[in-house]
Amino acid sequence: MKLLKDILFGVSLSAVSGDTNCLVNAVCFDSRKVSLDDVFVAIKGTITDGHNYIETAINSGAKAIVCETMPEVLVNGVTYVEVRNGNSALAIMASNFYDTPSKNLKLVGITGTNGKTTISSLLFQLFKKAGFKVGLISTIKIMVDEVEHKTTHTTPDALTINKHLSLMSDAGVEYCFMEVSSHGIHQKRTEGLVFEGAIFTNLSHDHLDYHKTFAEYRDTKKVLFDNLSKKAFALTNLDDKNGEVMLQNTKAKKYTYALKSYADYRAQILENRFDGQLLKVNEQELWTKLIGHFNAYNMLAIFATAELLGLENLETLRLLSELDNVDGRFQYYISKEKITAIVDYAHTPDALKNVLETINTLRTGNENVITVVGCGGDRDKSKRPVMGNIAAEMSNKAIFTSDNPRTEVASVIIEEMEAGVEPQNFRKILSIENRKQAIKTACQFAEANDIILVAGKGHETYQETNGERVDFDDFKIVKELLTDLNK
Ligand SMILES: CC(=O)N[C@H]1[C@@H](OP(=O)(O)OP(=O)(O)OC[C@H]2O[C@@H](n3ccc(=O)[nH]c3=O)[C@H](O)[C@@H]2O)O[C@H](CO)[C@@H](O)[C@@H]1O[C@H](C)C(=O)N[C@@H](C)C(=O)N[C@H](CCC(=O)O)C(=O)O
Ligand SMILES: Nc1ncnc2c1ncn2[C@@H]1O[C@H](COP(=O)(O)OP(=O)(O)OP(=O)(O)O)[C@@H](O)[C@H]1O
Ligand SMILES: N[C@H](CCC[C@H](N)C(=O)O)C(=O)O
Ligand SMILES: [Mg+2]
Repeated sequence: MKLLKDILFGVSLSAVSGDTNCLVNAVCFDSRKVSLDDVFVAIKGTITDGHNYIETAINSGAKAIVCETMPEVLVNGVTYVEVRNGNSALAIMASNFYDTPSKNLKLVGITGTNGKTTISSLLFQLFKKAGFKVGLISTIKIMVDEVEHKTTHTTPDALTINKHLSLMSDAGVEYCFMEVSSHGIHQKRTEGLVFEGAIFTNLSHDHLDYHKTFAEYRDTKKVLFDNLSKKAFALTNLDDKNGEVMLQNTKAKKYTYALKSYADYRAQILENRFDGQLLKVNEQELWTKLIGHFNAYNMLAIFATAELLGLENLETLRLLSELDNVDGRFQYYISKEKITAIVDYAHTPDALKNVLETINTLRTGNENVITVVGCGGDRDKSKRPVMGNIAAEMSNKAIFTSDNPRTEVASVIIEEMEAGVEPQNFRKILSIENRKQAIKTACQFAEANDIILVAGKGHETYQETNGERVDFDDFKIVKELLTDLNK
C-alpha cells in the first residue's frame, strides 16, 4: 500500500475532491482489472473512453479516481482527482508507485521507424558479454538480466514499463535498453522516465493511420529528445534527413553518426558478404555477422552508444564481432539443394527495399529472388500499394499473402497491395491468401541457388485474425517445407 498523495507527486492536478492522504493498493487504468482499494486512472483511448468505466471501477473497489473530467455525481468515500492529461498522470503515477526505478539504472531509449529491436537487442547482448547485468524492453521480449518476460507491445504501457524497471533495479541491473515507439511517446507511456541517453535510427513511412501526417509522426519521435536532461546524451543518424531535427530542442549532449556525412562516429563498408561484412568504424576495422548497409548503421549506433556509456573501444569491437543477428532479422537457412530462405521482419516500405537491395547486391549470378510478403490489418493502409510495388519491382517473383489481417478481410488487403504494382511487373506477381500455401508455392518455384525472402513477420510465432492468434512461424515453416519437398 502507498499513500495516494505520494503516488500523485509531480502530477499536474486541476481539482481534488476527497482525501489524497489515503493508502491505495495499486494503480490501474482498466476497470476490468480493478480490485479493492486501487486507484483507477481514466484514459481517453482510441476506441473508448475510460471515463465511461469510472462507476464500474468504483463497484469493483476503487478507492480513488484520477480523471480529466469530474463525473457529475461523486460517490461518498471515494477520492476524485482531476488532471490535465490522463496518460501523463498515469505515467508519472506508475513511476512514483515503483519508486522511480529508472533512476537506479542507466536507461537508453531507441527510437525511429526501423532498427529499434536490432539495436536494443544487440546492445543488451554486448553489455552482457562485457560482464554487466542488463535489461531489455523490446518488441520481442523483456529481459530482466537472465529472466525472460513476455511482451505484447514494442513500448508497453507505463505501469508495465515501471514494473519491469523495478524488477531490474531489484536484480542489480546497471543498464537497460528500451525501444521507444511513436505510439508509446504519443500515449506518454515513457513520460517521467529518467533516460541516460536516446538514439535515433531513421524515419520512413509507417503508422500514418495513427499519426495522420509525416510531420506529426516525426515530431512525436522528437519528443523523446526534447525531454532528455542536460546530463543525458542524444545520438542521431545524420544521414537521415530528419536526423538533425531530433537534436533541435534537446538539452542533452549531442552526438552524431553517419556513413555518408561528416559525423562524430563514422563508418565505411569495406566488404559485404553473405556471412557478414567488414566495416571501418572510426579508423578501426570491425567484422560483423550482420549484413546489409542498414546493419552498418545499426552497428555504428551501437559502437557509439557503447563508447558514450564508457565501454572501451577495442573491447567493444571485439565483442561486436561475436554478436549474432536478432531472431527474425535476416535469419537464413540454406537447404540441401542450395536454396536460401531468408526470414525478415521488414514490414515497412523502407525495410523491404533495404532487405531486397541487400539480397540483390549479394547475388552472384542469375539466381532468382522470390518474395513472399503481406501487410498487417488495422495498420497504415497507405503502406500496402508501396510495399506491393517494391516487392514486385525488386524480385523475380512476388507472392502476396496475409500478415495478421486482424479485423480486416485478408483478400482486400492483398488487393490493395496489388493495386500499387506497376504494369510492367504484373507478370511477376501472384496472390495466395493462405500464408503457408504462399510459402510452399515459393519453395516449389525455387531452384538451386535461388533466394526466397519471407518478409513481414520475422520473429512472430502467430497469425492474428479477428483477435485470435494461431501458431505460425515463418522460419520453422519455410525450413520444414524445403526439407519436406526434398530441396
Ligand atoms: C492504438 C493503440 O495504440 N492503442 C493502445 C491504447 O488502447 P486504446 O487507446 O485503444 O484504449 P481503448 O480501448 O480506447 O480504452 C481506453 C481506456 O479505457 C479503458 N477501459 C476500456 C474498456 C473497459 O471495459 N474498461 C476500461 O477501463 C482501457 O483500459 C483504456 O485505458 O492503450 C492500450 C493500453 O496501453 C494499448 O494496449 C493499446 O494498444 C493496442 C492494443 C495496439 O495494438 N497498439 C499498437 C498499435 C502499438 O502500440 N504499437 C506500438 C509499436 C508500433 C511500431 O513502432 O511499429 C507499440 O509500442 O507496440
Ligand atoms: N537501421 C535500419 N534501417 C532501415 N531498415 C532496418 C534497419 N534495421 C533493421 N531494418 C529492417 O527493418 C526490419 C525491422 O527491424 P527492427 O525489428 O530492428 O525494427 P524496429 O524499429 O524494432 O521495428 P518495430 O517498429 O516493429 O518495433 C528488419 O527486419 C530489417 O529489414
Ligand atoms: N510494430 C508493428 C509490427 C508490424 C508487424 C506486422 N507483422 C504486422 O502485424 O503488421 C506494428 O504493430 O505495426
Ligand atoms: Mg521493434
